[in-house]
Amino acid sequence: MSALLEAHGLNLRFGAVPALEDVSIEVHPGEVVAIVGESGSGKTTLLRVLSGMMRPDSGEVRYRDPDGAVHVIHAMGEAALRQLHRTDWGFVHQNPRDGLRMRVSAGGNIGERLMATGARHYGRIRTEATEWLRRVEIDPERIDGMPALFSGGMQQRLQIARTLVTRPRLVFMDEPTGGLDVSVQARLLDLIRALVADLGIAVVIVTHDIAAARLLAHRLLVMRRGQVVEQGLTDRVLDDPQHEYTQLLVASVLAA
Ligand SMILES: Nc1ncnc2c1ncn2[C@@H]1O[C@H](COP(=O)(O)OP(=O)(O)OP(=O)(O)O)[C@@H](O)[C@H]1O
Repeated sequence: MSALLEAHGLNLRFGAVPALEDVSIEVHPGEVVAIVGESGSGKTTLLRVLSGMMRPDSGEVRYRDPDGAVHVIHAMGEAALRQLHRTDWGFVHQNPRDGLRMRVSAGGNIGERLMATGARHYGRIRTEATEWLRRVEIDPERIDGMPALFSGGMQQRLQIARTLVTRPRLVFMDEPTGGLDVSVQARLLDLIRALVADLGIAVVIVTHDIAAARLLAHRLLVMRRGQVVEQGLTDRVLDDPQHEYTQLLVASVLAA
């Protein structure tokens, strides 16, 4: 297996609703893959299954660790999966409150994740937290401030700093700019793009924003009613969509 993450034949139903139907995906090191599609098409469900947060009815997700060992995600114990999420992996939630500890300071949020990967030296942790606040354009003077007092955009940038500080190999992002003002979204997208490229992180990002997908992703996966109807290089899919649904999706963005 040369991919970092590989899923084959994923199926998952919620009662009569097929949320995932025979979905397969590969993510290579340093690659940004966007999952796009209309509301209810199964994007979030796919992200949750890939990240081990939800179990599929059938199909398999495999991850290759830095030593080359391959792990079947849904066969891993809870502790091992939690450890993976704390170290090699990251998850950026749409709502920063789901990814931050709101009663812990901004610096503490970043430091906590560093400590999970073995950092112990207080001075070095604080220096690194300061550096990361700067990288995500938060005034380092706010290091002891509580995230609850930050704006939505700042909270999201803090969540990104907390996630990326350990330089994970793979980050899952669920509509990271959703719920923010358009001007704030653009700035955040630029920041994510720069950080991800700089660190060479692989990303699986869910978005219904085609412009965001074009800006960030190397590859696109278009979902409709639980199925992947088209996938390929971002420019190819958006400039020359093959599936009727993708054509509609692209046309609706151009018309907006
Ligand atoms: N826990 C659940 N119980 C029952 N049905 C669910 C559950 N989670 C998702 N669904 C259904 O599965 C389908 C896929 O949902 P999912 O949230 O993955 O879509 P999505 O593409 O992420 O949508 P959105 O862009 O609105 O977040 C939808 O029909 C949804 O109603």
